[in-house]
Amino acid sequence: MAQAFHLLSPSSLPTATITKPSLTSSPRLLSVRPIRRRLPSAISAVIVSDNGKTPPEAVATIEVDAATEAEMKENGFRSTRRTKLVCTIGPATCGEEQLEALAVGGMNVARINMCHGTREWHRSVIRSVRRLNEEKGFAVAVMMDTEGSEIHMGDLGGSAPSARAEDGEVWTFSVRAFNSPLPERTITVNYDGFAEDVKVGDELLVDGGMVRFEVIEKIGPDVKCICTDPGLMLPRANLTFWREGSLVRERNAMLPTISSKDWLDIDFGIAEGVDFIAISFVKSAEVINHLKSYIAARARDSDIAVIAKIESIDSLANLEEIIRVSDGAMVARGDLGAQIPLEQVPAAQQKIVQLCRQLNRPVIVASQLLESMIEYPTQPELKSLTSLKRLRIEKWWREEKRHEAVVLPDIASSFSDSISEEICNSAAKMANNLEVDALFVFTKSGHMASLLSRCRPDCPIFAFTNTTSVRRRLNLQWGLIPFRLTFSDDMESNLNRTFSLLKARGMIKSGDLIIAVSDMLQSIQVMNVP
Ligand SMILES: Nc1ncnc2c1ncn2[C@@H]1O[C@H](COP(=O)(O)OP(=O)(O)O)[C@@H](O)[C@H]1O
Ligand SMILES: C=C(OP(=O)(O)O)C(=O)O
Ligand SMILES: [K+]
Ligand SMILES: [Mg+2]
Repeated sequence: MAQAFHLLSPSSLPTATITKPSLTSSPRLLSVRPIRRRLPSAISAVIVSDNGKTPPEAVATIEVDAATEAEMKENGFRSTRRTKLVCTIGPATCGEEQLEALAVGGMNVARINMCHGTREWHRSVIRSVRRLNEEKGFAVAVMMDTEGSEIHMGDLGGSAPSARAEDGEVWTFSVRAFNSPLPERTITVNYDGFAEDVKVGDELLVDGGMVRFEVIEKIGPDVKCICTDPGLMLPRANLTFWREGSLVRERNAMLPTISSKDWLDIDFGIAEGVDFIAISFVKSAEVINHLKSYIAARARDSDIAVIAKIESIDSLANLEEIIRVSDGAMVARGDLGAQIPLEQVPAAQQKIVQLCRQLNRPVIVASQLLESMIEYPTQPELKSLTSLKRLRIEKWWREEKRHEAVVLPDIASSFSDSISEEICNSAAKMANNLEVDALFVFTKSGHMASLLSRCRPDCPIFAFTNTTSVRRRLNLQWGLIPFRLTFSDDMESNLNRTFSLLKARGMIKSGDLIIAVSDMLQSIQVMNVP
């Protein structure tokens, strides 16, 4: 049974997408932004420690993700994918070979979902991804996604990957702890208050309505339900209950966003040096602020980005303030579609994506991307990745010159930030008008790179940064091709060195027209590669 990946896409304009694992043993897909292609012979990467200190031999080199490099050479960089791809790793994709196949196929970020599996299993996935990066020259970032404390089913017992409920069958939803395998037609529920909160007559929705039940009887910790709409139930599927057509929000609405188990997982993520932590069922900006100060106090040397998952009614109510304090957002359509009517999800997605773009935050569209792949017979993950990689919408979007249609508000909070913002807006506009081959940005923090990405220019953005951690974080942003390179404050020499390194790698050629900006000089330069 496949798990999913998650992928993000740029056009109507997420930054990335996620694929989800399917029912067989592979992962799901979420999608993020652009795409990568075939791996050339493995490029020996210079290893830079995570604290950003560069070993002396790295000074003369430039590092770029091996799959991105291959794609640029194959397609030319104008056609390189802009939307990044986030893949959720599961049992079918955690092996070294499968992870490598995903990296070659374009995975920009590997996501682990703490809803499933053990910490040991997740640790081994993180380490395999890091090893792959070091040994094979990829730059795949790692995202840890918390479980959160909403109501969900337990595992299905034994090795059963899924269970099918048929019309008219009676199933027991229980808060008791059973030994595996479970009694027939029994589902465990993670939230102790469940049996007290539901009422006879309530409608119980699995995974936002993939399967529906009606509550017919309560016997202590057991809730008997009759199936009214048959379908497949996945382990740990989300459960909501509805009364007279409205979502019931009982005491479960008071559960903390970050549970005590989530805090342990967060400690684990910090210790393993993940690049992103995605927080499930965010309700307010406060919880994001709290987590960010927690991370700052415990992970001084690293800079873990916090992604707010928008998947509840509360998060929609506080959307703008949540996005303002987060480093990015995810439209988690699986759970969101269980909390608001399905037909409202596209409009919510559009609003979240636009707000993120305006506020300059990367945004991921997750779940229900290629749902049929869940039951696809062989290698659903790679087939999903291949389909998502094509992202025809990007080509259409460029042909239609959609980039010209969007008005971006000023977001800078200081005069110096305003200068950076104006430079990036102008450089992106010039790049479109002059039809340049690429934008170059030299950026230590990644901020100028993100401001260019926000403009969604017509050409790719080569983002040069001097630390591996910033480079990995830029992986989530639309249109950015992150390079790690040691550079100085002298733009003239940075450019000359970059040109010769990229020419030697066959990634640019004499005569290519580029626009370069940097946060050191606050200038815009237009030039042909010598
Ligand atoms: N670490 C894991 N171990 C086992 N199964 C997993 C794991 N991660 C994901 N899966 C499987 O992939 C499916 C999709 O993953 P995901 O979209 O992240 O989660 P969910 O369906 O819980 O929202 C899950 O329902 C589960 O069956
Ligand atoms: C991405 C989602 O979250 P999770 O997979 O953790 O349920 C979702 O609900 O769509
Ligand atoms: K999760
Ligand atoms: Mg969810």
